[in-house]
Amino acid sequence: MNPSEDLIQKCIVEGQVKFYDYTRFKDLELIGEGGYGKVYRATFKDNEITVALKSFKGNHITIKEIVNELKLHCRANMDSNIIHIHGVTKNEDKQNLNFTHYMFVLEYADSGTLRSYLRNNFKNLSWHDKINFALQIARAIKCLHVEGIIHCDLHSNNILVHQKNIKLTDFGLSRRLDEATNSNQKFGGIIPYTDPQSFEGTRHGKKIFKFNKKSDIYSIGILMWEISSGYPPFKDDIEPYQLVLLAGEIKNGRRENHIEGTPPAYIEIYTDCWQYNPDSRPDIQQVFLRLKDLSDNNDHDINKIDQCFNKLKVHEPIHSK
Ligand SMILES: Nc1ncnc2c1ncn2[C@@H]1O[C@H](COP(=O)(O)OP(=O)(O)OP(=O)(O)O)[C@@H](O)[C@H]1O
Repeated sequence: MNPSEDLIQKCIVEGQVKFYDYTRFKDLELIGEGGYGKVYRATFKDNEITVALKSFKGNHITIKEIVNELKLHCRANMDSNIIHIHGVTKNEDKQNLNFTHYMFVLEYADSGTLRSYLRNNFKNLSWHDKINFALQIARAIKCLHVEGIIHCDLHSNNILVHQKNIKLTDFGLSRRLDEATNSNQKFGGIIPYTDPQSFEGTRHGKKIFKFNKKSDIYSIGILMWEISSGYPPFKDDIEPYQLVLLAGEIKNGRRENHIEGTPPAYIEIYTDCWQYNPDSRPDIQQVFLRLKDLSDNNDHDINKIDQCFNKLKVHEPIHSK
């Protein structure tokens, strides 16, 4: 057994994570591939439940990070807006004795990522649905922050949708793996969601910024805007050659334009979240309560906005404050 497997084995032995024999799964079908492995849809034979099996490739360092995140994921396993981790399994290829592959056994989300969901379903979403998505993201992050976990990598491809409900996934994992693998390409796509405080330079050769809870709040602001528009922020500016420029502009205050028809209270929440100064951003409890208030008490107003915009069916940008 190699040292990486040792670490995972230790988690299993210590009861931190449940182990499922690989033979208990059937009908594996590849459904996605991320920076560090493949994702399969599979059926758990015992009860015919559909699950997602997520494999990992990587060296000892990345496996160490995966084990840390595995422990974090197990700690935040109680919230219905966070993908549930059932445990781990191990695919042992009998033909190739060098090949052993641990996989996470995860709750399966049936509607893809939030980004693809918005792309395919935006026209049919009411403001009530959109506020509910934002509220569910806030609820998931609230659960992490209460546990002392910072996601650090919130964007619409790390959020899944299941039966019109938000399912947060990959918390903290991708960012740490990116650092370990030095992948700048993926970082490009997430620049618009990243706390612009992190774009500050280095002092005495050291990066002075540390991601913190307010960094997640910044990302929630951007995600709320994306939910209001149906498409990712600065989608035309994320070519590699534009990235440095874009990061500088965001640091200097550039933000997306508001979408016409967005409830003013919703705009107020996300503009507070995407403030440059972290002290001016609300904490997650405040974001959650403000969204809950909007969802609970403003049904009437929101319905009026929905009716009005369903007639017009326009989503033109208007200028930011
Ligand atoms: N629990 C799940 N249920 C359903 N589909 C999933 C699940 N987890 C991942 N997927 C699908 O697999 C794809 C790849 O997921 P994965 O988390 O490996 O990569 P990523 O988030 O795109 O990239 P990275 O992990 O490098 O940040 C996702 O885009 C999603 O479509």
